[in-house]
Amino acid sequence: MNSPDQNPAQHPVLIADHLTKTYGSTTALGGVNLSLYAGESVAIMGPSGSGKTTLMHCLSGILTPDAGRVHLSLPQQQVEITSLNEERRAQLRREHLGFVFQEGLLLPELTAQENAALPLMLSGVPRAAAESHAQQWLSSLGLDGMFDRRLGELSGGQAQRVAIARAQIADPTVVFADEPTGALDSMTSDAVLTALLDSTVSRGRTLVLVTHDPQVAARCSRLIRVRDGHIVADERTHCSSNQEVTR
Ligand SMILES: Nc1ncnc2c1ncn2[C@@H]1O[C@H](COP(=O)(O)OP(=O)(O)OP(=O)(O)O)[C@@H](O)[C@H]1O
Repeated sequence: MNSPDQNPAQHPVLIADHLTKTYGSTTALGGVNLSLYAGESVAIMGPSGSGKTTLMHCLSGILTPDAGRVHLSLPQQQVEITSLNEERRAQLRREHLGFVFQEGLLLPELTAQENAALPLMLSGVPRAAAESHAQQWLSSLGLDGMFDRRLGELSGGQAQRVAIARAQIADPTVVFADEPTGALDSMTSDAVLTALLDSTVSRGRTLVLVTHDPQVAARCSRLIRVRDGHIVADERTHCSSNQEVTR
């Protein structure tokens, strides 16, 4: 399958070439081709067990596919993620990719600012500089006054904003989110999604999110439907300036 029409001057940020992944007799991914572009928000939807998470994990280097390649275009370098060993993939994820999961996965013993600063500190940035940067992100996400709170002292929506700050702090090229609003009520979900979109696509970055929620998908610029390990639809939504799909 080809990608939807895109400005020909724009190069893809992430290219998946014939990704295949099987578990025993289960084909989780059956040869997926996909190109993602800067400034896109891409919702991946599909029935339970259709391969959404496997696709996202292969795109982000969490999982290695059995066959196929994933190519990431960074500002200063081109990387074939699938050719890297586990250590290099972990480094790549830390430095160039962001992750937001349904439950945030904050470390409960750390404060909001320590959680948000963690990726920079793991990459060797001194603590004071990392925490100062974390404070800027937390402020921009509406968390002034909450820098020293721990997970138990934050609401679900606030905790997800800390998770967004942590995902964004290293200025990743692509942010991956797995049901980022799945545990939130609809108003909080809407606000967190706005924060996620503002902090990614509004800055020319790419957001890829797995969701079961049509309202969440409707706010993304592109909707990819997966079934039985294959992409069965790939379309621009009304949130996109482009409308169509070419396959
Ligand atoms: N570690 C694993 N071992 C065995 N089978 C697996 C494993 N991970 C995924 N699968 C299988 O691969 C298929 C795709 O799984 P995946 O988690 O990607 O689906 P999904 O669309 O994300 O599902 P859900 O919406 O329920 O999270 C499913 O049939 C699943 O049972």
